[in-house]
Amino acid sequence: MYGTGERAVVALDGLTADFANGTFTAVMGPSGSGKSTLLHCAAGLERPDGGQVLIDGTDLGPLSERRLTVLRRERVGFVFQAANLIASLTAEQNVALPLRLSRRRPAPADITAALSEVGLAGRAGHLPAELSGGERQRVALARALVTRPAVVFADEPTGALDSAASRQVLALLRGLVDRHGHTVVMVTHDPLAAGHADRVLFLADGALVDELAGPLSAEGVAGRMARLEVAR
Ligand SMILES: Nc1ncnc2c1ncn2[C@@H]1O[C@H](COP(=O)(O)OP(=O)(O)OP(=O)(O)O)[C@@H](O)[C@H]1O
Repeated sequence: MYGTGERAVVALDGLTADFANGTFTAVMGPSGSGKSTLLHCAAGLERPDGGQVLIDGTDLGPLSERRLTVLRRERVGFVFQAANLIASLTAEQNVALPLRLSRRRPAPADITAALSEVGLAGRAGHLPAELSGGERQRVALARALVTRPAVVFADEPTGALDSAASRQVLALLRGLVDRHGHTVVMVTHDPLAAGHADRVLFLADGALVDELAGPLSAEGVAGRMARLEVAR
């Protein structure tokens, strides 16, 4: 619930979802349906005023702010629509940041491994301005992966990319799940993006109203979305 009194908004209502290890889930729904709120609650960025969130078996509810911050830093990866890289740092320095924040000494091999996973080992010394938009988003993904998180949350990760760069990022996310056993939860408006997932959750008015499980296609996702729109 956001706000109080007449301005109170119930952003999520009686929603239960689990995201199994090694799976790729897309979350779709109309604007205002609660997608970002679900992502923020599941990632420990916001505390729901009811219900329970578990990451890797840890209940986030009882954690102090400090312990929640540490868990988020070490067990959760984030990718947003904008890559949000630090302009004065090279790709590898940007990727090393989460480890520095955890006061861990970044091992060069870990940074190289994260950049290799996104196909950018050859761009380690480049500044963000020297990279394409798609490459910058892939550096952001490497930065999300470098701590070996239990789950990566992506909020419209291809929203600012052209179709070729989008396809590359989506293929990469798919590969991370298939080849490296990562767990990905992605909010998207794009049926093409959702078509890369194993499962799509459809939200409306803060509730889970439908679910589609693989094998998925962009057409299948778009068709289900259209039917849900008509049903409303
Ligand atoms: N900080 C906030 N304060 C008050 N209300 C909020 C806040 N954030 C979200 N809401 C409300 O909660 C509901 C769910 O918002 P949310 O951002 O989760 O939706 P969404 O599905 O991600 O939307 P979009 O696709 O437009 O990003 C909306 O009605 C929104 O107006």
